Amino acid sequence: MGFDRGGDERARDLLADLVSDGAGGGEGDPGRGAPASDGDGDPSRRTGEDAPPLALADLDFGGETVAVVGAGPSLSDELGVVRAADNVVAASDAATVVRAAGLPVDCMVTDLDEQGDVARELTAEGTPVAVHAHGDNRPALRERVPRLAVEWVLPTTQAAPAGPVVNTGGFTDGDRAAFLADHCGAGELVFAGWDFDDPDVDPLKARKLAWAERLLRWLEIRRGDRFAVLDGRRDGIDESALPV
Ligand SMILES: Nc1ncnc2c1ncn2[C@@H]1O[C@H](COP(=O)(O)OP(=O)(O)OP(=O)(O)O)[C@@H](O)[C@H]1O
Ligand SMILES: Nc1nc2c(c(=O)[nH]1)N=C(CO)CN2
Repeated sequence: MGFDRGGDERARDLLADLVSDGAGGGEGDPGRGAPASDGDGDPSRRTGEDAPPLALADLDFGGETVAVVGAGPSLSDELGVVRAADNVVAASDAATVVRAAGLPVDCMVTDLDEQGDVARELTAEGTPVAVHAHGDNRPALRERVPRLAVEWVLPTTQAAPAGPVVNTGGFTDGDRAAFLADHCGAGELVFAGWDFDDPDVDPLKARKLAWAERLLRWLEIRRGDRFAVLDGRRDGIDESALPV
């Protein structure tokens, strides 16, 4: 996409600072929420003003089915896929749609450009939110991270990991959600709310969606899997930039 690596690294370091300040803005219930949220064997770690952010070991999908939910227009018709899954990882605005349908979100993945306040609400309820730092969201990080309950924030980067900030792969919120679920022991990955050919997105978003599609193709190859969301599309995917 031509984004500047230095900007991504500065954003990563900013996010590391923000989650290490003991900011803990919310009122998370340390006993509820995430799969294996007490995966370090010490649930008390999730309490208190100076609680650390989440680490990857705190998230474990235990081989269960994970719905990776995008915010495309098809989502309202595909909520049955979400309902049937053991776990729901929602990308950005998809979290709002899932909750409005009365369905639980087990983890949200976001670069904090969503419309509402769902990231704050989720961390306040004790649900993990993977907050992504990149070169173009530093103002949003500064404004919004201090309002989150930091003990439910998993900080992520697309640069090299540093301190508490991890990189499990992916680019857009949606494909990063799939890579995170894969990294954290998901069994089957199912997809809802994915519209790669959405005519209503602007050209920048269309380019981002093309990368999301390529990266999901890479992930399915790595897993020895076939994601239904890519059926009928594989011949049109440019794999030349993928390390397969
Ligand atoms: N037609 C679509 N429009 C928007 N998002 C889609 C679409 N199809 C799939 N998605 C996935 O849903 C995710 C969440 O969508 P949303 O519109 O909330 O994106 P966003 O917050 O702008 O995401 P990003 O910052 O990653 O581009 C996207 O990151 C993308 O991976
Ligand atoms: N530097 C930079 N990185 C990103 C950006 C972006 O706009 N700028 N958008 C993303 C998904 O929307 C993911 N990563």
